[in-house]
Amino acid sequence: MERQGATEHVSRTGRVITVTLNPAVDLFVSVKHLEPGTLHRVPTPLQHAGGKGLNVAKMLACLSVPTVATGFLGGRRGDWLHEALVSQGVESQFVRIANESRMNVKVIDDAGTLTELNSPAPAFTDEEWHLFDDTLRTLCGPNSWLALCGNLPAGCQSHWYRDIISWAKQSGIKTLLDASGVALELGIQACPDVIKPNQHELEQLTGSTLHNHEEVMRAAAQLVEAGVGLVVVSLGEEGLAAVTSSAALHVRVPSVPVVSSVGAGDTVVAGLLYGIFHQFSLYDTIRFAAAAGTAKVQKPGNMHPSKEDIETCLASTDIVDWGSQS
Ligand SMILES: Nc1ncnc2c1ncn2[C@@H]1O[C@H](COP(=O)(O)OP(=O)(O)OP(=O)(O)O)[C@@H](O)[C@H]1O
Ligand SMILES: O=P(O)(O)OC[C@@]1(O)O[C@H](CO)[C@@H](O)[C@@H]1O
Repeated sequence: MERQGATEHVSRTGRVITVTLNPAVDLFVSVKHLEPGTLHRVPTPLQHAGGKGLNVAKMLACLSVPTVATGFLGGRRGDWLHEALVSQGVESQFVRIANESRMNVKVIDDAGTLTELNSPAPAFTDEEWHLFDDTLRTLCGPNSWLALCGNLPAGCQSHWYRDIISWAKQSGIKTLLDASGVALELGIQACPDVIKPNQHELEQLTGSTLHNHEEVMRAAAQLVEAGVGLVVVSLGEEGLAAVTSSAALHVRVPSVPVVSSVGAGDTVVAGLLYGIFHQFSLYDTIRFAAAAGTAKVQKPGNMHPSKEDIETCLASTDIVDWGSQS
């Protein structure tokens, strides 16, 4: 089969703008075994900058892709998140809000079981929202890629992703949407260039349980028919599936010890944008993205892998070609 680019007509010069409306200080706590109702004395927790778009931005900066991160930050935690991003080479252009950014607690036990305690978004005012909306539109130039990551917080209209994707299309800006539920459903109506649901999110979207890879491919193909350019479904240890109007591919990944899966999907998103930025073929883009996810799960907290870690995993990935699903 002829190899196509991951997406068409992308200039190498564009930068990536990641949107995270609800960033978080992620606190990782290790326990031998989590026993509700008892005292746990734990090793010093790890504290990492988190929130889906922040994780994407950190990985991209490590891969030397010019990246700007925007969204809302507030209070002391907001200051800390800004500093963490800057120190990792991300241009941080967040709108400051009066309320404190959240903290999410992740508990991982010795068996690798993850328990997540994620807080709601701090409230923001209409004025803060308008400032953000203006900032975002100013940051996006022609040929840039807009990565819309995570769910929409309370106070934000559920069709905002749809509206901003429509605006981006008219402005020559490419879009990647990584969300779930209604935000994803409505966002898809504006036909983003790329979406990256996991299997559960795809099942929610289609309203049906997907029992095997064939059903995943078919469900992804329906979204392509509805107007999405590239649908990448992350499948955990089973790698990922990627469907366009002319290709249906499954990337298989090696079996590895999982230290922390937090941010694995975000690392896949960063891997996709890396391939697109360098105008890799679709094959190479999705292989790199899958390898990035697999390299990530071997890192603690939501620490991203290095390019070398990804390249090590890349050597053990392979692709199964399902042929066109259309
Ligand atoms: N157990 C595993 N072994 C090897 N690779 C894995 C494993 N789990 C995840 N991965 C890699 O990470 C990628 C993303 O994982 P997953 O499908 O769990 O993402 P996700 O559900 O979107 O993650 P999250 O929302 O937690 O960030 C997979 O496509 C795969 O490449
Ligand atoms: O509460 P949300 O917005 O759904 O998810 C937030 C979050 O769990 O997602 C990232 C991993 O993808 C973490 O860094 C962060 O804490």
